[in-house]
Parts: sequence; structure tokens; C-alpha cells
Amino acid sequence: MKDAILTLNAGSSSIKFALYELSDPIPEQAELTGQIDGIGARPHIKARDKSGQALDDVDIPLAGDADAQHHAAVEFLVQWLHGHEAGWRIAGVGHRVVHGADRYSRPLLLDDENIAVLQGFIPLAPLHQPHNLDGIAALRACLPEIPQVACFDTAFHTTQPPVATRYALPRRISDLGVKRYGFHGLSYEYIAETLPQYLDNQARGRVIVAHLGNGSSLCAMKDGRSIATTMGFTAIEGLMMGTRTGSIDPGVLLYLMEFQDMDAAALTRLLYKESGLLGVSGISQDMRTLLVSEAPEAREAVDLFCYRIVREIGSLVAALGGLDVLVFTAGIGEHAAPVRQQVCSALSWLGMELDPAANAADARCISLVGSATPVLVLPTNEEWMIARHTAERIARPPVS
Ligand SMILES: Nc1ncnc2c1ncn2[C@@H]1O[C@H](COP(=O)(O)OP(=O)(O)O)[C@@H](O)[C@H]1O
Ligand SMILES: CC(=O)OP(=O)(O)O
Ligand SMILES: [Mg+2]
Repeated sequence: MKDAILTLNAGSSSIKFALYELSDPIPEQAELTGQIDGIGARPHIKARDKSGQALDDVDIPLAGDADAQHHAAVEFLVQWLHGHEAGWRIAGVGHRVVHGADRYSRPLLLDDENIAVLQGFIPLAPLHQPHNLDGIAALRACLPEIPQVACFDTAFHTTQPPVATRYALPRRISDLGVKRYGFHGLSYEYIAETLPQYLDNQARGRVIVAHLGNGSSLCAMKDGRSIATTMGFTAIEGLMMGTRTGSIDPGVLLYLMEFQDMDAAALTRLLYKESGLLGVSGISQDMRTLLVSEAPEAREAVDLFCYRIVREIGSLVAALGGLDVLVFTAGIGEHAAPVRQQVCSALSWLGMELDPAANAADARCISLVGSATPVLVLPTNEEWMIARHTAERIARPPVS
């Protein structure tokens, strides 16, 4: 039997998982990968082995609302893994955990005490942290002797300067930890590490990475380190997303509370689950559905999604003092050519010129050779980052 690292990445609408051979270094290609997506709508499991052969590709009946389905999906996955891990001994489990706040900036070997601290961060990430902790609880229950490691989305952004993380609030509020943290850090870390393979000099320069998935954000990097990002205290701030508003005038919330009788629970639902592409289109949160829809509301939702990206890229270009490379990643960034085309054509003033054929083919470099600013599409690999951090963490004794 060979040793393996199991990774779990619970996003807002999906749970991604992978099994990696535990060797030094951990190979980028996993032995087994898969995901349960469509949680809250039509849950579906898809998994394949190293050779690309499908292990499963079916809808799975999960009852209840999105939260109940998320919980049921973790339980389903634990059972599913039991039936598919033959030949492997799981030596460690790595979990993506969205919020580490100021407390954790490195991968963390989990125990009862620090799990309780992570539970305290649920109000900071209500759409993610509970699912992350569900996964941890389920895996600890079925593999109680196996070390489990939390890898934080917030960690990559701890290099941001104070001016990028402070809100213009009184110090007594900032001192409570109300500041801009930023998320999708495992994805940005992977891109920062991978980019020099494609563009050596520019990769060390001023880079903007657009992580466009169900949750979406941008990260401005200098020399491969985060200097600013669009998400803030929570994963609502910044871009429009699948079901989240992105940045919104806080006056709207005051109005809704005072004059439309909405309480904190109703606002949480509105901001996290009923807005974004879903709210504006009234059709779907799924970019694939909107791109093929004839409905004007679908077009309006996609236009607003692109417009917000363009506006926020402008802001990050200002923070960077210019731009050397733009990278698209995550579900929409990697696959939605019309979105990339719309964003880049609005940014042509930055010297960006797309190659339409390369863009349509989701090629790695989608800009023309003469484009002053190269534009790349790089598939992210949060799972591999989690596996590597986990292997490294369990190989050395814990530090507090
Ligand atoms: N071929 C495609 N064309 C357009 N959008 C796509 C395609 N494949 C996936 N997407 C979009 O990617 C988004 C999900 O991205 P993903 O990074 O998997 O999200 P998350 O990890 O936040 O659950 C969905 O909006 C989905 O419609
Ligand atoms: C932080 C966040 O928005 O994550 P996801 O994109 O997985 O929903
Ligand atoms: Mg994701």
C-alpha cells in the first residue's frame, strides 16, 4: 500500500477532492480527482482517475436546502471515498479553510482547540467556513488517527501593506479585527508559482490575477506577492459573483434595514445567496446557462459582471502603478471566452490585444504576439497547493 494525501476544497457551491501520492515532491498530477458540484441546485458527482478514466458521473439525490445539501454531500463523499481508495493508505488530510483571520497565516495541524477557534470565524465567512468545518468534522470522525491540516485562503494576502487592508473606521472598530483580509489565496499562490514558467520577466513585475468562479476576486501582485485584492473582511466585497453582490453602497443596507424591515438574517441571505448573476438575471448563477440564454436579463447580468471586473482592474492597475500581465483563472476565467473577450476589449487602452482563435480555444496565452500587455489563461490548482502544504506540515512537528 502506498501513502497518500487526501485534499478537500469546499467552495460555496461545490466540494472538490483529490488524492495525491505522498512522495517528495508531491506530483502535480493527482491519482484521483473529483467534485460534487451543483450543491443547492442539482448535486452531481464527477470523478476520474489519473489516466482520465471516469470513476463516476451521476446526479446524486441530496435532500434539503443548500446548507443541508452541503452537509449531506460531505457524508456522501466520505462513503464514496471508502469505496475508491483501495491500494492507498491516507497519511494526511488537507482542508481548504477560507478564513484564518489574523490568527493563522500558515498551514495548521488541526486539534480540538484550534478547531474551536476556527468555529469562531464562521460569522466572517458564513457561506464557506461552516462547510469547511463540516468536512473537517466528517473526516476526523472517519479517520481519527490521521493528521488533518487547514490551509487558509487568507494566508497569501498577509503580505498586503497596511494601507491596503485598513478600512476608514475608528480605531476601536479596526482593533476588533475589522480589516480587509482577502481570499482565494491558495489559487493565487499556485498562479504566482506557475507564472514564471510562461513569462519569466513579467511574472516578477506587476500582475493582476482574475480568479473568476462562483466566488470571484482579483489579486494585484508584485514580485509574486499580494499587494492588494478585491475581497475584504468577508468574501462579499469586490466583484459581482454567482450569488453575491460584491461591493455595494452600505447606505443600501441601512435603507433596507430601516425602511424595508430586513434584519441581519435577511440581509445575509440577500448579500450572499440571492444576488449577483442569479439576482440580476433571475435565471441562474451559472455562467454557462447565462451565456447561452436569449433573455435580456441574462445579457444584463453578464454585462454587469464584466463591467465590475473592468472597473476593479482599473483600481488595481492604479495600486500597482501599471500592469505587465493579466491572468484569468477558475471556472469562468478558464472557460468563458466571451467574458474574457468583453473584459479585455474594454481594457484595450492598457495595450491588450486578444487573439480571438486562442481565446476561443482557452489557450494558455490568449493575447497577440505584439500585445503590450500579455493575457494568459492558467488553470488553477488549489488541490495541489493543499496537498503540498499538508505533506510539509505533517512532516514537521507543530509550532504554535
Ligand atoms: N465551459 C464553461 N463556460 C462558462 N462558464 C463555465 C464553464 N465551466 C464552468 N463555468 C463556470 O464556472 C463557475 C464555477 O467556477 P468554480 O471555480 O468551479 O467555482 P467554485 O470553486 O467557487 O465553486 C460557474 O459559474 C460555471 O458556470
Ligand atoms: C472565498 C470564495 O469566494 O470561495 P469560492 O470561490 O470557492 O466560493
Ligand atoms: Mg473555488
